[in-house]
Amino acid sequence: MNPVIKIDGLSFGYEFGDSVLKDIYLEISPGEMVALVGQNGAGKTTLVKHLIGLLRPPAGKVRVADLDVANTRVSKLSRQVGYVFQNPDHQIFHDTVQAEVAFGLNNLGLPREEVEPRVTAALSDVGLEHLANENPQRLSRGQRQRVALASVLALRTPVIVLDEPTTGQDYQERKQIMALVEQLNKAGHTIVFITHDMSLVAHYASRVVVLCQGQIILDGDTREVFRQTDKLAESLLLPPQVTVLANQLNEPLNTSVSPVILSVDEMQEYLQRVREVKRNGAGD
Ligand SMILES: Nc1ncnc2c1ncn2[C@@H]1O[C@H](COP(=O)(O)OP(=O)(O)OP(=O)(O)O)[C@@H](O)[C@H]1O
Repeated sequence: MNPVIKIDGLSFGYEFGDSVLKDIYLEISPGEMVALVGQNGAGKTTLVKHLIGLLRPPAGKVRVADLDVANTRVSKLSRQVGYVFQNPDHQIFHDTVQAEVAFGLNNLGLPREEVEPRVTAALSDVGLEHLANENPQRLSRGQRQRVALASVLALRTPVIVLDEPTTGQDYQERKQIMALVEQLNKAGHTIVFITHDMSLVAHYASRVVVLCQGQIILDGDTREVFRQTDKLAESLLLPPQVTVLANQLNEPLNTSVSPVILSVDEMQEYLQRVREVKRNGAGD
C-alpha cells in the first residue's frame, strides 16, 4: 500500500536559528495511528507543520495523499489533512462555536444543508453541542481545545494531525477525546498525534516515532519502542509508569517472560503468569 505521508530527507531551520529538523525520512501508511513524541523543542510541531503547508518544504520532500506539499495550495491540502493546533487560540477566530466549526466547511464551498449537520455532529462528538451559540473566548481552555478539534473533525479529512490534543483536559475529557480519535482511526482515518503523555501513547498508538534534536532516533511498534529505555532516555522520555514497574519487577523475579507491559490490565495478566511460573517451579 502506498504511504499516505511520505517525507524524504527533510531538513529545516527557522530564519536566524539553528537547524530544527535534520534529514527526516518517514513513511506512514493509510490507517495507521502514530504518536510523535520527544522532549520540548525536539521539532515535533515544526515537522507536522510541513504536512499541512504551514511550513513549505522544498519540492518533492513531503507528500501527503499523493500531493507534493510544496506545490499544492493549502486549500487543496486541507481536504486531505486536518490539523488541530497545539494552542486552540491560534485556530479560533469566530464569535460563536457554531460559526467556528462551520468556517472550514464554508471555505470548502459545501452547501448549507451539508454544513449544518456536519457542525452538529462534530460538536456532539466532542460534547459541546450545548455551547453551539456561545462565544469561544468565554469558554475554558479545555473547551476551546475541543472546539478546535470539532472544526477539524467536521472536515472529515483522511489524515488528521493532532498537536497535543489533550492539553488542558481533565481525566474524563482526555479519555473522551482519545476514544473519539481511536474511533476515527477505526473508521479508516490516518492519525498522527503529538503528546508528552506516555500512557496515552501506550494505550492508543500502534506506532511511535521519537524525535530528538530534530532527528528520528526511534520509530516502530509501540511495545518495541518502549523496550528501548536507554534510547528513550536520550530524549529524556520514560515509558509509562506501569511499564517501568513491570521491568523492575521482572529483574528480581528472573522469569523467562520479559514482556513490555503497556497497561494495568496487562500488568495483572503478567503477575498472574509470574505466580503460575513460581507455583510450578515450587512444585518441581
Ligand atoms: N516560529 C519560530 N521561529 C523560530 N524558532 C522557532 C519557531 N517555532 C519553533 N521554533 C524553535 O524550533 C525548535 C523546535 O520547536 P517545535 O515547536 O517544533 O518543538 P516541539 O518538539 O513541538 O516542542 P514542544 O513539545 O515544546 O511543543 C525550538 O527550538 C523552538 O524554539
